[in-house]
Amino acid sequence: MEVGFLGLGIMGKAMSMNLLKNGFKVTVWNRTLSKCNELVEFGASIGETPAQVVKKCKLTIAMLSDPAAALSVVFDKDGVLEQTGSGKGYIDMSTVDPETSSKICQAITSKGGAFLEAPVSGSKQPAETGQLVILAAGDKGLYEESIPAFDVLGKKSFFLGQVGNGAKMKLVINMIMGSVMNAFSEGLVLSERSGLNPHDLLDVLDLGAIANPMFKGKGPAMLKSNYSPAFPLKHQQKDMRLALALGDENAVSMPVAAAANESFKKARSMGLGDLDFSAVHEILKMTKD
Ligand SMILES: NC(=O)C1=CN([C@@H]2O[C@H](COP(=O)(O)OP(=O)(O)OC[C@H]3O[C@@H](n4cnc5c(N)ncnc54)[C@H](OP(=O)(O)O)[C@@H]3O)[C@@H](O)[C@H]2O)C=CC1
Ligand SMILES: O=CCCC(=O)O
Repeated sequence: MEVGFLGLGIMGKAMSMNLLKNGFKVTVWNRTLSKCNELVEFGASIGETPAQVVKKCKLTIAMLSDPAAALSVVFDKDGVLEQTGSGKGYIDMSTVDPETSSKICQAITSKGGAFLEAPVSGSKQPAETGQLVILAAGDKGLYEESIPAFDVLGKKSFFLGQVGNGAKMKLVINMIMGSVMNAFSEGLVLSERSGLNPHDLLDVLDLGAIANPMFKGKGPAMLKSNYSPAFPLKHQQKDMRLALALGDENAVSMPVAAAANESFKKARSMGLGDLDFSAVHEILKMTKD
């Protein structure tokens, strides 16, 4: 099966590599074209523009930073829209808001193409090992056709109905994750400042009701101020912002998420946006009596 892949950042690189290793023919494009070279060494072809990739491939996947990037790749000159049409499927796996997804869906389907949004839960390592959780919504036929690719990329796929539901599910999950990261960081600071060994806190947490892979995976690195990016903080803050907008639209009060968003914004303003989202710990460590 020939698949196009647009966007070779942390996630897109790992996902397209996985498709190649599992026997898919992959044609890649990235805004910074030089990032395609590593994939070429593993057998990928390069498309010079998103339009060229769509022209060549029946199925094209995108994994882009944010709503602006997702829209630009579809609507700008040499974009997806120029070559989409009957028999072409487009799957946007980026984390965006439901409005962005709907706008893209409307444009693609009005030209006869099929559209699926399919954001993912899981980060760099699950992307490398094909253990993502895929949150798809939109064209059911395209979903079914894409299952061989989803089976390589993820450990489980959900079909959530109409376009927008995948985006909403992803934003709710990341809103919870960002809030929990802030509470976790506060706990680490509180344990240390009150005279406990924070490593003991990690051991105790890991045995109790709130044990989870995020505390276990990121806790030891946070205690060493190691924030090598798996999920960049700027993207987590984008997701908090989009989730808070969803809360506004639905009149849901979210004071915890709003406070967490403030910490992520502060971290971004201090230049920590390209580090892992756990770098919000640096902000919470700064709080004094
Ligand atoms: N990292 C993670 O753990 C996870 C991330 N996500 C989501 O997946 C998406 C990608 O994340 P990730 O790979 O970490 O992000 P990166 O920042 O590593 O990569 C972003 C990608 O988007 C491209 N891009 C940015 N702006 C534009 C633009 N205007 N036009 C075209 N391309 C653009 C970048 O191109 P260039 O190389 O030229 O800058 C790059 O390929 C995001 O929506 C994120 O929220 C979802 C689950 C987990
Ligand atoms: O959107 C990013 C999710 C990161 C994760 O699930 O660990």
